[in-house]
Amino acid sequence: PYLVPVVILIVGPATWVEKFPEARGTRQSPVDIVTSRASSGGSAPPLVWRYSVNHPRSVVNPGYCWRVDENGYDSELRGGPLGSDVYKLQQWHCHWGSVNGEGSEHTVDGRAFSGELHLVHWNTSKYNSFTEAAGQPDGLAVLGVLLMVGSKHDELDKVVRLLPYIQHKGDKVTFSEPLNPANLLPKRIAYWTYPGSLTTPPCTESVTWILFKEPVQVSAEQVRLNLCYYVNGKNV
Ligand SMILES: NCCOCCOCCNC(=O)c1ccc(S(N)(=O)=O)cc1
Ligand SMILES: [Zn+2]
Repeated sequence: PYLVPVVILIVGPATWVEKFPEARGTRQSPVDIVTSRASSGGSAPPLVWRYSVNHPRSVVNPGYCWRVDENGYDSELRGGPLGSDVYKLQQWHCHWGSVNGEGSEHTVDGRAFSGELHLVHWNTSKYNSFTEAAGQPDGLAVLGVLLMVGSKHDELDKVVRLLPYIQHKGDKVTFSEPLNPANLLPKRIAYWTYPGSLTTPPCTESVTWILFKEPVQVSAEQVRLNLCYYVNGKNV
């Protein structure tokens, strides 16, 4: 009989539990949204947000995809599932796949999208810093926007066009072109919401997820640019 070489890869989410015990929890993200099992919104108050537009922002290559830091400038997210607390935008970033059409973290009825944008907010009513809030069950609220290939996204392009300048992990470029994060959200603001976690280590169960139902369109070129520069943080 011949020996079949069995190599078990010891990388990726399956091993995160070894280093990050929180990843073994009961409210881990991302999840597959089974639309038939979602309850109707009931009488939740409307979700409202306000972002500042004219302030310097920095785009960073954190080693996966890219991240835009809001540098503490004022903003507010409240209502919906957030009770009476007011949340503030800390940063926003994206997740793209290495193969087009498979980049999103959340899936809807088993379907993945080309990418997913996350706008990360923290509870300023209860906590004094993002880091503190990130460790609390009601500390963070992340708006998730599903991205699909279609027409070019002009607001997102203000970031995509800077990617050639942050090709290496740790690179950062600051820009002051006016940008309204509200323009990254879909027109129709129906959403699914559930209590979950950070989707990357330490996978802390501190996120109220708010995932918009309507995908937002980005051009194939914008996806290619992201794929070219950010395939899981590696420069290709
Ligand atoms: N155990 C104390 C709490 O520590 C958590 C701090 O984590 C800081 C680094 N990670 C993040 O800020 C972070 C933010 C958002 C997302 S995601 N993809 O879920 O939106 C994933 C990760
Ligand atoms: Zn994310």
